[in-house]
Amino acid sequence: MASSSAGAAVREDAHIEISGLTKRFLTPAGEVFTALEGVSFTVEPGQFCAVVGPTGCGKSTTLGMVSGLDRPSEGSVKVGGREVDGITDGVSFMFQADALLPWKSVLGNVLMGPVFRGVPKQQAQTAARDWLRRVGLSGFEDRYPHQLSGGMRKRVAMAAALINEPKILIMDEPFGALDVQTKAIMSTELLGLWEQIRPSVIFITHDLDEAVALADRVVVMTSSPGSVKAVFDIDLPRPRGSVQEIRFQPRFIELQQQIWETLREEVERAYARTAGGKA
Ligand SMILES: Nc1ncnc2c1ncn2[C@@H]1O[C@H](COP(=O)(O)OP(=O)(O)OP(=O)(O)O)[C@@H](O)[C@H]1O
Repeated sequence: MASSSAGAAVREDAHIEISGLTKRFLTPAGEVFTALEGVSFTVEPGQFCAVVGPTGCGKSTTLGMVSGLDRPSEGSVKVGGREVDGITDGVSFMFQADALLPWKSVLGNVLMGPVFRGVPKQQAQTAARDWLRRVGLSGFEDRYPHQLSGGMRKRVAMAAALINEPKILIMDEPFGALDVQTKAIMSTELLGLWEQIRPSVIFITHDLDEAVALADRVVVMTSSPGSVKAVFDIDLPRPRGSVQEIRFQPRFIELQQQIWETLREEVERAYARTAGGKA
């Protein structure tokens, strides 16, 4: 363990090293399609890393290999210095679609993780109630997912992910389906909770403002086949406070513009390709 500048201690085994990651798929027509080509970047223990890039550049494919759900064609992912060759231990996920079980109550959804890990039911229930309190959902324990708003469902998903105290948190556009205000509120809440647990985070988003506001490091990917175009360290101080307000800081605007200059070309190239123009 090492102490961090903001909140909880970070775990050295949460270091993520992605080197020369290449992924090829076989298309239905039997052709080889290269989705990723030599992707390399690192996420330091307890660091919040955002990945941005045009649609189809291989962001989700990269996450699949960090989690161990998929295998690289070439290259490697190492977590805590060990090569990932199965499902990575200590990883929690949040996706754009709610991964909540509709037939389980809010409490039931949140305590599932600890119960699967063998935590006695009583203890798991206490922890789940505590996490629901932390995400502002005390009093909603007996509701079912369909009885909640989109923002409330995200809070449940966040409690369900963080109750496991993961060393790595993988987030694939977790707030992509929310309205702008709810998204800003959820992002601020996520930062507060992340500071309490300090997992290493890989956060995929199409929203560059969101990436800069949340992250310590922003990785910009090229259009397909995806590779790393540039890596930006975000030197905005922590704790960041309100995600909505940070957007008015001169340094935020400067970083946002700098990264957009790099990203724009790739977005335009990907658009030209899908629109049938020349890349
Ligand atoms: N199992 C698969 N078989 C064939 N091609 C695949 C497979 N999975 C992904 N791809 C292709 O790999 C490319 C990268 O997909 P991926 O979903 O990783 O992109 P992305 O950057 O996450 O996209 P988006 O931003 O639109 O979510 C796409 O062209 C996709 O069609």
